[in-house]
Amino acid sequence: MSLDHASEQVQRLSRIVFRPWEPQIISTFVRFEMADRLAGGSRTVGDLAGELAAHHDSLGRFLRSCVVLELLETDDGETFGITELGRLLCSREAGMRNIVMMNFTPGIWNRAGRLHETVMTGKTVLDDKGEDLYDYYRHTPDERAWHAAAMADLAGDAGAAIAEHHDLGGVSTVVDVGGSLGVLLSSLLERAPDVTGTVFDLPGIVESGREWIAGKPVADRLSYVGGSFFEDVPPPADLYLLKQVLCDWGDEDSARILDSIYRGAPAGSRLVVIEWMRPDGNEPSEFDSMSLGLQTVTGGRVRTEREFVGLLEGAGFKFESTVSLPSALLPRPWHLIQAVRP
Ligand SMILES: Nc1ncnc2c1ncn2[C@@H]1O[C@H](CSCC[C@H]([NH3+])C(=O)O)[C@@H](O)[C@H]1O
Repeated sequence: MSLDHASEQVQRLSRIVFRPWEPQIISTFVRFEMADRLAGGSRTVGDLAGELAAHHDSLGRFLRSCVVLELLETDDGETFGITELGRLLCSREAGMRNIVMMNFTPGIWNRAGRLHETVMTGKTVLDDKGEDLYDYYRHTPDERAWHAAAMADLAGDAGAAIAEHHDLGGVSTVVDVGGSLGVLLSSLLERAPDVTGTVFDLPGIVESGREWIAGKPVADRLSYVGGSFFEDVPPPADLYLLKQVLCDWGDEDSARILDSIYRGAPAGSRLVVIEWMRPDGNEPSEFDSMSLGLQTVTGGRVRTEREFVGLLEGAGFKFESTVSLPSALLPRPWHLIQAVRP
């Protein structure tokens, strides 16, 4: 190996090794609402430090780091303006801002730092109190709210795609299991005036959902039931939605969730599982790190179609078909894995 080649490799590695700071720069950018603060034009370090009551030199270093990440721009290292990329993180934009805060705040971030344990055990990491992520969110309302907001953005994105492409003909009741605030369901109900819906989720989330729906056009057709899909059976419906829930759980827990839906589901009712899906086989892909990350943080994974079909049929559902729909937010499609309760 030539010296030049060796030092090139060291540089490549060095870029990877120092990358862990980048998510923290980005989440600090969101936490300080930097995109909103700079929306009206460029500002100096001193001005921003005064407004935030922040440490002047450290804030200057932080702002210059944002320039390297192309969130901000500067001519002199003292006055900073927002870039097109940075603007995507302002409070009016759906999507990335909430996903940043969900992923890079302690609940998920601290667990991610223990990924090696999952590689050793194949199990999710529990924190010092023995809690999993959703136990932890019960007493960290700020982080729970960021998580719900991120899921709401993703649900809005999937909801728009589903409403455009999915036929709700013949359906009069829909239950969204693990439906969070109710964003997906309300976007479907808006386009189906004769349909009523119920969100089934943990009691704390359901409480926030009731606040979220108040005053919205479909509020009188959307109800909330609090409970756990490990102990309670979701109410009967013609159609069940299960979006980005199974990706949080291993096969045994996923089977329990599907079994609880199955037990309450009338014969002939439909179940649509909405997830990201990885291809069959062992071709390395972005889904490998996402899957391992999910496994570390929640015990779940990104599955293949064959794995979903195995879970559904194991629980007694009859698999019908998989449809993929484009996402407007992320560079990967949504998959709708459709099944019937015989
Ligand atoms: N034991 C449980 N019973 C019911 N819901 C749960 C349970 N554990 C986690 N959840 C919910 O599962 C959801 C996973 S996040 C997915 C939220 C929503 N389906 C969407 O795609 O936007 C969260 O809303 C959690 O509160």
